[in-house]
Amino acid sequence: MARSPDFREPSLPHPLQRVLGSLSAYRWTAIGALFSTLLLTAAYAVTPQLFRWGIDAGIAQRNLRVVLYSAGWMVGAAIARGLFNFGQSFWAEAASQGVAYDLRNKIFSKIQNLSFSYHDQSQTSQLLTRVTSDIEQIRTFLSTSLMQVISAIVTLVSVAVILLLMNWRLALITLTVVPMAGWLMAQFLSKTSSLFGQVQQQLGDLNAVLQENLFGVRVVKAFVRESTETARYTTLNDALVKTNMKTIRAIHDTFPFIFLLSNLVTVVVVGYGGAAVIGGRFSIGELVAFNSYLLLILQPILLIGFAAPAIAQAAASAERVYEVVDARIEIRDRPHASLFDSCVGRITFEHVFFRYPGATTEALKGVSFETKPKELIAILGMTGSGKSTIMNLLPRFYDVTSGSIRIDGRDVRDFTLESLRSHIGIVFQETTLFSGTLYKNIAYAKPDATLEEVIEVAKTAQMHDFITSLPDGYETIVGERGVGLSGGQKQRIAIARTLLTDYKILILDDSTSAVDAKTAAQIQTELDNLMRQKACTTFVIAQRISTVQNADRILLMDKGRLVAQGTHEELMFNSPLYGAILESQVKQKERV
Ligand SMILES: Nc1ncnc2c1ncn2[C@@H]1O[C@H](COP(=O)(O)OP(=O)(O)OP(=O)(O)O)[C@@H](O)[C@H]1O
Repeated sequence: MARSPDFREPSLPHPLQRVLGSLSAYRWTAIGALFSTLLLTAAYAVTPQLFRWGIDAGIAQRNLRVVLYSAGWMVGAAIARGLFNFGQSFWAEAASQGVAYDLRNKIFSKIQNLSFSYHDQSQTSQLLTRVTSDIEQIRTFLSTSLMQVISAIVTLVSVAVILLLMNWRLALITLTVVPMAGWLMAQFLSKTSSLFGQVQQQLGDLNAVLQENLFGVRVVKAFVRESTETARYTTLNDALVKTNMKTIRAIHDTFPFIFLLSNLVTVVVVGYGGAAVIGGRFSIGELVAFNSYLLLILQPILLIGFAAPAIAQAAASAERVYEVVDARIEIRDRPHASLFDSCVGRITFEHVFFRYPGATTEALKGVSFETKPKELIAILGMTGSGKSTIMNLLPRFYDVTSGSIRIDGRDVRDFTLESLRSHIGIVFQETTLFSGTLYKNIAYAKPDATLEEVIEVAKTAQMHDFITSLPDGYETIVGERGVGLSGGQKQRIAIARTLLTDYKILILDDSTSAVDAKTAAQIQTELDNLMRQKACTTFVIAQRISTVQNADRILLMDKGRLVAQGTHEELMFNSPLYGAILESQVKQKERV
């Protein structure tokens, strides 16, 4: 994912620290989990002492009562362990689910608010991986690894103290295993930590190919590229498995040594401790308890070992999640921004220059024009000449690089984004529909619209007859991205959707390009009246001469510059480029 539009304040704490901080919203649940962990550790630590008591004061003294008591207490300790184990995992899971829920919402609303420039430079699949897999890694860290580490540290410290109190010499020998195992773990982590970030990145890349193929399945089949695409996916899948195998290899390079250490220490305890028992300096019960503690002390080291990769993975994931959460929203309300609630129709572009983020050349070069109230402006030009770019700047999808855009004398950057965008009705060049009914798709920006209102705009968009011919009418479900509708039908739904909004300025970006000429002309006639009544200014980016001829004024774009403007007749007379474009279209029409 490109990183240029986003940045993280250097003063921000480490991402994992921030994840821990977000637990504060679930502090009582987290405290419940912590408390259960401490009690669980205590229940584990007390068991060897019960053994010692049962052997020394019970078996060795042939006192059956003590043996039975110690056995009874051991059962009690086992039940307590079960209960505290349940409490620990239940509460830890609940807190982690809460944090994941908050993070998912946070990242989703951030994605909604990020500027177009961020989305231009980021890969959708990487964003998807961050919202799903990365947040899941963080959740697993909180519910499992964090608890493992806390319980391991508490166990390690408490058992070390108990061992030192029982027999400090033997304890010191036993505890040498801790720094040695710790060193092995540190080696393991330094080898693998970068691999975990790599795994998540590769997962994102793999998702990218999957997503492209799902979206472009028709293109893939039409060009018979199935095997190439499969090979592309397999190559990335291989790379992911290779990186995963590297981490697994590192685990196998480390853990056998830790087990070897533990076995060596057991030998020492049995040898040295056995001699101490024979010498009368140590009881058998103490030796058995000591050996049990030895297992208890190795367990936390292994737990930390198992948790460490997950923690490294969660740290990498947290970094990736907070990268999006902290990404700068480039286009936002200025302080004291005012509401855009009325429009006379004087839109001014003054010496506007614009360069897309990351682009090497300017898409607009010193564009200046001013509209009059109620004007219908057509924007014409060769492909890539900057027509859509002009219209991207008015609702502030991007801000001008220099120059200014004003509506009735006020800079668009002085309006709140919400009021500005909700009063600019746009029909985009590419139509996006959502899975759901046709009614819901048309009423997307006005969910409380009545059926009559929806029907009215559908009629204007020449879609009503088609919709009523369907068995379920307006309740017909359209598939993902409008599957089941033709390109022209989708465009007409998009027009209807925009007409239902509370627009004051209307922008139609090549919005009837996929509609047949006859229907487009019908839409045009319907729209003409509407545009002049309801909108204070209308912009139509169009290729068809009919649309251009209807316009009050035509802006002619060429390579980012506004090269001519005027009515159809004026431009025919004045502009060789306009003449050339018209001529090519007439020829094209004749050929058709
Ligand atoms: N998101 C973007 N990032 C970088 N460059 C872009 C981006 N969008 C457009 N451009 C570039 O800006 C220039 C103007 O593009 P624009 O989409 O405004 O052209 P257009 O006149 O609307 O073209 P068309 O008729 O093909 O839709 C083109 O050179 C294009 O490559």
